[in-house]
Amino acid sequence: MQTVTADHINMRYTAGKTITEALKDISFSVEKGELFGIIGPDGAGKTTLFRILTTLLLPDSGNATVEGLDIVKDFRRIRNRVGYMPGRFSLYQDLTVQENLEFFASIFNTSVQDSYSLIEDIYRQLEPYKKRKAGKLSGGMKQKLALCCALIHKPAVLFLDEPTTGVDAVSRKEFWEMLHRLKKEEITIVVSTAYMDEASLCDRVALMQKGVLLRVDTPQAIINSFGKPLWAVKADDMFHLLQVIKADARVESCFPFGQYHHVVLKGNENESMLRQITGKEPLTGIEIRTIAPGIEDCFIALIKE
Ligand SMILES: Nc1ncnc2c1ncn2[C@@H]1O[C@H](COP(=O)(O)OP(=O)(O)OP(=O)(O)O)[C@@H](O)[C@H]1O
Repeated sequence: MQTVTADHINMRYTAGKTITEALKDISFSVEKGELFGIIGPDGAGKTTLFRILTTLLLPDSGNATVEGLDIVKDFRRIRNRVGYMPGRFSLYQDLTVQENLEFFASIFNTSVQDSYSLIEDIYRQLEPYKKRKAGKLSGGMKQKLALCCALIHKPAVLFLDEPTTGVDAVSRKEFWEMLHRLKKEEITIVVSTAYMDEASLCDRVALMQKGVLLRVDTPQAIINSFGKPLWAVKADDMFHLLQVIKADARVESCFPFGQYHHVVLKGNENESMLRQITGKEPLTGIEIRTIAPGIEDCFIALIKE
């Protein structure tokens, strides 16, 4: 069963003479119980899409449904069935952990006790700080509290807009573990992120860039469709290496990735060609090896397409 559907959604913002097409003809669907990732860099349109799906913003054109309900006609019913954790910190900084939870519970005419079984795992980590003001919590703890607040009315669908942005690596890992536990409770989760490495933690992902949906599929299917050899290349002078590779007409793409540059060549060019290209200049410490592509490599390839 499809829990979220977006059908040819368009949205543009006008600010003075500047028009930004935030969403261009976006269509996709999310199955019940799926952990669905919307992956894209800043400005991709993720927040705009979330605001439309949670009925906070009307699209210029197109339709969308959540739990079979129309985002325009049935907006009130949708609001009771979804939990939304916006990108920017949404809690009341001057209220304590406990007060924030009680406040959000009261909005939905429920109580913390009513949803305790759902939030128990997360709440136990927050409990030692329950009298602390939300504004004085660490980034990871703030995210956990915001997640608890978004879950307080036992929503069927959870929309999480960049929940792990700015959160340390350990808290990020813990956050994803929490999402996998919630998935077992049959909550459909739509989560956005700019971290490409988080794609593999989702059942399916939608890759987005500048308002365009590039691809929707499982992370593995996206990786499997890469279809070209990929090389990791290194030299003592990485900036010079980047310039040399990028300047060559036989190179399809080259971008810095950690301690290496990832390189794709045009047509059927092979490694000896890459050695020729990097040997054109007096570069030292050259290392070239074939590697398996990741989601980021696929993302770059899709943008090039
Ligand atoms: N109220 C607004 N007025 C004008 N332009 C806007 C407005 N809100 C968003 N935009 C523009 O629309 C585009 C999509 O923004 P959106 O916030 O949806 O993207 P995002 O993927 O969530 O990125 P970010 O993480 O930077 O918020 C961006 O170019 C942004 O500058």
